[in-house]
Amino acid sequence: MRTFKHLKEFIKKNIFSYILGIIILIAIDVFQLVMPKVLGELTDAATTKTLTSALLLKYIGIILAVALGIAVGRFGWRILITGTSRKMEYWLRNRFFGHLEKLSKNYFNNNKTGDLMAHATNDIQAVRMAFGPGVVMMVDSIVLTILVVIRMAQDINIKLTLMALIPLPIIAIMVGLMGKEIMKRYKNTQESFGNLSDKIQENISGIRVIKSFVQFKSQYKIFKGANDEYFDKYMHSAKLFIAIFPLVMLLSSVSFIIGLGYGGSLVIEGTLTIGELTSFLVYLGLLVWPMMAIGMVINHIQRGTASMERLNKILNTKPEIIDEDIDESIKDIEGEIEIKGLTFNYGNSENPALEDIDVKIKKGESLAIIGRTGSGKTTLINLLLRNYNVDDGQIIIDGNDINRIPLKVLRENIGYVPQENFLFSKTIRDNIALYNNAEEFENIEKAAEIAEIKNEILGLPEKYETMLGERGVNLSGGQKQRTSISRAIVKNPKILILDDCLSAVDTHTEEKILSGLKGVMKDRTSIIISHRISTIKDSDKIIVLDEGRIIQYGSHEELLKTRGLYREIFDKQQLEENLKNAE
Ligand SMILES: Nc1ncnc2c1ncn2[C@@H]1O[C@H](COP(=O)(O)OP(=O)(O)OP(=O)(O)O)[C@@H](O)[C@H]1O
Repeated sequence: MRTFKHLKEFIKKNIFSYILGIIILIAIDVFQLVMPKVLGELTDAATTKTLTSALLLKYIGIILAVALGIAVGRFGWRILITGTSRKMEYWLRNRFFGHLEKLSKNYFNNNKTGDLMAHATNDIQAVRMAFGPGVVMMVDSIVLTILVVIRMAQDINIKLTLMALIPLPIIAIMVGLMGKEIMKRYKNTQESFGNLSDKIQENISGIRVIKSFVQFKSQYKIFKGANDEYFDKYMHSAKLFIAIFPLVMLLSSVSFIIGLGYGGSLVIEGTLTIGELTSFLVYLGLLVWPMMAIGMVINHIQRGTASMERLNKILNTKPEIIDEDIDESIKDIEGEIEIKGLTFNYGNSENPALEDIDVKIKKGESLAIIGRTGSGKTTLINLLLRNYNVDDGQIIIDGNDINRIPLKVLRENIGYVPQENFLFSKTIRDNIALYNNAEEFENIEKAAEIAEIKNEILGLPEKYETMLGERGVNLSGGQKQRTSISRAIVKNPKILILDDCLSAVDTHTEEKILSGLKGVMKDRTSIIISHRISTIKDSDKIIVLDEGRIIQYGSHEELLKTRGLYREIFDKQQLEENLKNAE
């Protein structure tokens, strides 16, 4: 039961629906027992010529009433048990998604999207099947088997009953043995389904690159490989659970043959009436369903358990970045940042991504970071956003260690424009007003104006209400960047971070955006990462990173005066500019 501990809360709330559903299910099973008895009596009355029209009408009435009762009852348990299992699926999916949202960036670095999607669909569905059809079949098959066997033994003949039931334990043992293997094979199937989902997700997201690099054939081959693997594993698993059904049917036919053979001989002997034999055979017929159901129950329960175990791996993962030892009294951020002796390693690389970083930014100052690719610029921002925990050293904001600031307060006060922007398939307005959906239109428009995207938005067919395609496919690279910038500006943050997010706009537009930002960021802290000197030259302070270390520090003018990487980059960019102008 530990496997299902994450469902405890749901089961507790819905236990009465299950109990009532099970009671109805049992009542139907009792009702079903009336049929063989009535048929037996009817046969005996017919063979002994005692059947009258009134008696016939009575039996027909009973059969009708029973059929009606069963129909109403089935409707009831379907609503109560199947309906509740659907609610469970809904509840579990919400819980699963809510948990995923809490997990850290690192978790998503190490787990594939497609695999997580497979958990959210197939595995959750398998758990629902265990708690819907699985429960129904289990209760139904156990109760009906017990009731029918008691009836057969009591009303008809114990010896005949025992003889006819010889195949039952064989079925139980067989199904039990197969169950374990089914679970093992099913887990493998689900793993390869995760891999397949991942390939689909990756190929659809990367379709533009696949097309431009003419990679259809090789990608198709990779996809086909994953699809083949899933198919083979599914078939391997299916062979087993499909085999259960005919095997159970075969063994139940053996029961029938024993019943007919031995029961027939008892009729010949005169120890059993034809009516009793008829009843007995109808009772045996009632046992076919539970026997079949046993196979399916095992299948549903094993699959549900295996899927829940897969889900548990995720649900039991503790979020790495949590509010621990925080100072609840911190409700806001002013924007003073101090980084002391900061060293950070991603854990899987030999050299640290950042080493011994010391920087201080006063409230309202602007800091620029420049450096070769891979020098640690984004890593520093990731740490400021607490996407990762600080290994060594300290980040202090307004005099408080970053770990003391509630995550919500920290992130609410930072406006971050990532290097790789991400737009949702919503309207432009909703994309800009992501932080506060109820943001006043005036502010949205102002932010778009500062980010130099307003005129282009007004040129779109539906203006701010234009729906964006997936990840904003219907916008240009520069438009996407500027929409992301508007999103950070409208948040009105105390700290604004632009991570190389002006690379796709021309220098003229860039200048306009930067001068617009100056007004907004007056008295607020800003950090700009860029490879272009033109973007950062007006910043109060500039740090030059190289292989995770600060190698130069100062203002643009100060840095130009000294020989070093900054000057090198500047000279190179000047030369490029001059060459461009000369063309
Ligand atoms: N999730 C990660 N896991 C392991 N190593 C990483 C991860 N992210 C970045 N790195 C490594 O850390 C180093 C610094 O990366 P970072 O992204 O901070 O560089 P950057 O200066 O922002 O580069 P760029 O200018 O290309 O954006 C690089 O060597 C990179 O390979």
